[in-house]
Formats: sequence, C-alpha cells, structure tokens
Amino acid sequence: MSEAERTYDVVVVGAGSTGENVADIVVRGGLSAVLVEPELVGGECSYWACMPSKTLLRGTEVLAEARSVDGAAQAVTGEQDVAATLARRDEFTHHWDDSSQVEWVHGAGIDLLRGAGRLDGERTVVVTAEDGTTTRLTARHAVAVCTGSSPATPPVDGLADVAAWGPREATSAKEAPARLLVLGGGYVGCEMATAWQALGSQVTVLQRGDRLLPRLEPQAGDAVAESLRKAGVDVRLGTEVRAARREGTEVVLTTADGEVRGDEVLVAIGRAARTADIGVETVGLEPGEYLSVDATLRVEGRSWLYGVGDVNGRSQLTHMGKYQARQAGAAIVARAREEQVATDAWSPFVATADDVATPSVVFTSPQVASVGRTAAEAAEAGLPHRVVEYPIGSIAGASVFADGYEGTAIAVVDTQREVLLGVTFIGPGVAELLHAATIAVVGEVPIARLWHAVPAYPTISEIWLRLLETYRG
Ligand SMILES: Cc1cc2nc3c(=O)[nH]c(=O)nc-3n(C[C@H](O)[C@H](O)[C@H](O)COP(=O)(O)OP(=O)(O)OC[C@H]3O[C@@H](n4cnc5c(N)ncnc54)[C@H](O)[C@@H]3O)c2cc1C
Ligand SMILES: NC(=O)c1ccc[n+]([C@@H]2O[C@H](COP(=O)([O-])OP(=O)(O)OC[C@H]3O[C@@H](n4cnc5c(N)ncnc54)[C@H](O)[C@@H]3O)[C@@H](O)[C@H]2O)c1
Repeated sequence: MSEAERTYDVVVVGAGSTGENVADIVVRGGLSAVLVEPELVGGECSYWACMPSKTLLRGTEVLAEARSVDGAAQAVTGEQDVAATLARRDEFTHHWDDSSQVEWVHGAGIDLLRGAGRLDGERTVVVTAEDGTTTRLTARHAVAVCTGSSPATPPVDGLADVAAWGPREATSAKEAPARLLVLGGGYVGCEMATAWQALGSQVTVLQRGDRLLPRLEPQAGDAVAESLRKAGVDVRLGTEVRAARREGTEVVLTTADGEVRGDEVLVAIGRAARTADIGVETVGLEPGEYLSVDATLRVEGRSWLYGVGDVNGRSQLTHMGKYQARQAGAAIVARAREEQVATDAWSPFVATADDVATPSVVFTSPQVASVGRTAAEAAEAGLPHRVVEYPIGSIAGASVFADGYEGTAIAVVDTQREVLLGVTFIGPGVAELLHAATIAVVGEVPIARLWHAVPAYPTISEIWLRLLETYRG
C-alpha cells in the first residue's frame, strides 16, 4: 500500500488541551498545522480528568455549602441524587463524543488526522490510522509532541491481574462500587475519595507517606485527611501495599498491617510520560522518559522539536499545559518568521510560571488553592523567607459565607525582596481567591503596595489584610 505524504509548517502530535492550543496559536500566527490524534480530540481533561472529576464533586460541595448556612440548611431535606450527578457528568463529557471539539478544530483552520503518530527522524511523523493506512507528515518548522501522560503503576505483586481502576475508570464509572480502595493520597486519590464516598462508596485511602497531598503545605493534607475521616473515609497513612489479588469479585490488598478488602481498587500514584511508543529513539531520545525541554518548551539540542504539556513533566495541570502551549506556540511562530526569541524570564516565549508561580486547586472538601512556592520549597531554594498563617474562619466575610467556617491561609514572604513567594488557602470556596494570589506572585507585587489592594467588605478576601497585618507584627 502506498503511503500518503503531506507537508505542514507545524505537526502537533496529540490533540489534548495542550496540543489543541499549540495548533491554534500557530495557525493564528499564519502557519499551517495538523493535529494528530488516535483517541478523542480534547484528551484527558475533557473526558477522563478535570471535567468529569469536577462535575462528580460539585454537587456534594454545593450541598455542603447550603448545609453550612442556617436558614438554607433547613431547605436541604434530601440526599444527593447520585443518578442525576452521574448524568450531569455524562453531559459535561458529551457522552465521550468529541464532535464538538472536532468542529472547533476545523473552524480554527487546523487539519485533523486520526491515528497514532510516531516520530521517524528529523521533522517527520508517520501516522498509522485504525485501518492500518499510514501518512508521512513533514514539518517545515516544528513538531510539537503533546502526547500527555499515563497513570504510573507501582511495583506491587499481582496488581496487573486485579483489573485495577486508573483515573479514567474512576472518573467515568457508571455506579459507585460498594467498597473502593484508593492507592495514593495525592490530587486524584483525595478528589476521587471525596467524590465516591459522597456518592455511596465506603472508601479506604492507602497513602505511602505520612500525609496526604505531600507536595502542598502540610496543613492542606492534614485538613483534607480530617475531613475525609469525618465523611467516613478510612484514611491510612504510612501504608505500603505489597501484593494484590482477586478473590471472586473482591480485591484484596496486602499491607504490613494486614489485608484490606474492597470491590474495586483505584491506583493513583502519579503519572508517567507518554513517550514509550512515539519513536523518540529515532531522534536520539530515550523512550518512556519525560521530554527535557528549555524555557521555550523546545527539546534540548533539537531546534525543531517541542515537548509541551504533561509530556515534559514540568507541571501536570491543564491550565499549565495551555500556558506552555501559548508560550511555545509564540516561539514557533517567531522562529518561523526568523524573529528574535527572547528567553529571559517572563518573556512572551518562555514558561517562567512553571518554575515559580504554578497555581492549582484541589477540589476536595475543604478546597486547597495554592500558587508558587511552599515554605519547604522556599527553604530548599535557599530563599530568605517568613511564613505567615491566619485562620480564615475569624474573618467576617468567611463567617457570613458559612456558619462555623474553618480554613487556613498561609503566605510565604521573601524577607529580602518583600514580595510573596507563595500563597495557600485551605477552606470552602477558596478556589476563586486564588487568582489574586497568582497575580501578586507573578507580578512580584511589593508587600508595601499590597496594602493598597483593599478587599471589599465582607468577603473572604479580607484574609489578605489579616496576612499583611500578621506579617507586619
Ligand atoms: C483524574 C484527573 C483529574 C484532573 N483534574 C485536573 C484539574 O481539575 N485541573 C487541572 O488543571 N488538571 C487536572 N488534571 C491534569 C490534566 O488532566 C492534565 O494535566 C492535562 O489533561 C494534560 O493535557 P495534555 O494535553 O498535555 O495531555 P492529554 O490530555 O493526555 O492529551 C494527550 C493526547 O495525546 C494523544 N496521544 C497519545 N499518544 C499519541 C500518539 N502516538 N499520536 C498522537 N496522539 C497521541 C492522547 O490520545 C491524548 O489525546 C487531572 C488529571 C487527572 C488524571
Ligand atoms: N485538581 C487538579 O488540578 C488535579 C486533580 C487531579 C490530578 N491532577 C494532576 O494530575 C497529577 C497526577 O495525580 P496523582 O494523584 O496521580 O499524583 P500525585 O503525584 O498528586 O499523588 C500521588 C500520591 O501517591 C503517593 N504514592 C506514590 N507511590 C505510592 C504507593 N506505592 N502506594 C501508596 N501511595 C503512593 C504519593 O505519595 C502521592 O501522594 C497531579 O500531580 C496533578 O498534577 C490535578
């Protein structure tokens, strides 16, 4: 069978949220682009990650908020409707149909090629469609690899034979398992434990380290562990799972403290780069490794190759992948026009925020919203700093928001430059506070100027004043 051949300015491998944005930016910049995708256009975020997980969680959160306001609480006389919650999740994932995103791709002037792409030497990608036909794509200017990440698997005896859930199964399940075991107490483990416990499962979380959400401020993991336990989740810290087996329909995990039994087990212990089978060896790179990229997201030593989004392992969040896509896209366009590409921090072509100002929200109850460095990261970087902490519940806006509001705000202040290095909010409804903190961190707004950023009364944002007062002493 003869192989079709096509040439574009830019070939984008992987049409997740990152790849879509790279293609969009370069086409807006006047280049031609093709997106290569073997599964659903939109990738993990739309179908198996952000969207389904957040819609599974949202109803529980709204109910908890209503129950925390006297007067509204009396109106909540029923329980969460599980079937309606799952139906809303299904609406948001478009029933795992990508037609609307395909329509967007075409409307944006981007070509789409269905099939799995493999690098085949410099500037070349061979795409194999489901029916086995192949197309050889040549890129005049750049190939952007945006193939994302897959769930990592721990070396646990027998785990491969118990049909364990990954995040995909956990976010797309059609019913709550009676007993759900969750291996890993990070972002996915904590969010999915929160969701499925509320939707009817008895959840057990088995976390290897001594706290949940270990990459965030310690108060975050402690608060989430406490609230999961209050909700009935069995949270086990410092637990190493050694073996797994199925006994009939039961899954049995062996730990140093004995066996734990459930109906399903979700493995959520982090991610692995999706580079094992995409031909990176044909351009001298190691399959299975994250793509090591420079500040413009270009693979080191390859002038035409970019690694954007989860696949470079820098910051595995949808909004950060899209940010990287905007920066890399701008660099690709500028280089195609032979324009200067500034690589100093905060230039339009580099992803500086990856290193010092990554925002994220864990949609647990309480929410954990954070940006920039934790105190531990500031210490590790050798930065002179002070940590300021304040209970959010004592603020008028918070007490109006919810009776008995409990939460904590933590600011890490650079004592030499008098700017914020990082901020963490833990509490109900704090997600929407985060962007103010992100602007303060990215803008390196001096503490002296932050005193002029007056929060409206009575809002939870008054926490900013309390943090400044506490810092001043
Ligand atoms: C359960 C869960 C919840 C999450 N919730 C959030 C959240 O609330 N907020 C947030 O910011 N982040 C969240 N994340 C992280 C977020 O999903 C990822 O950071 C994001 O999806 C990465 O986007 P990407 O485009 O880089 O990769 P992906 O979305 O994985 O896209 C990669 C695409 O490449 C395709 N591909 C793979 N191999 C090939 C090949 N050989 N040829 C062509 N195409 C290929 C894949 O099919 C896929 O469509 C969550 C993750 C999980 C697991
Ligand atoms: N709301 C959000 O923005 C959101 C939600 C979900 C996922 N994500 C993204 O997806 C990424 C992947 O999520 P994740 O939860 O899989 O990874 P993670 O890195 O957040 O957490 C993995 C957890 O598993 C633990 N662990 C590792 N090995 C273990 C083992 N053998 N047994 C028990 N525990 C073990 C780790 O200590 C860690 O706490 C996140 O880091 C985040 O970037 C974001």
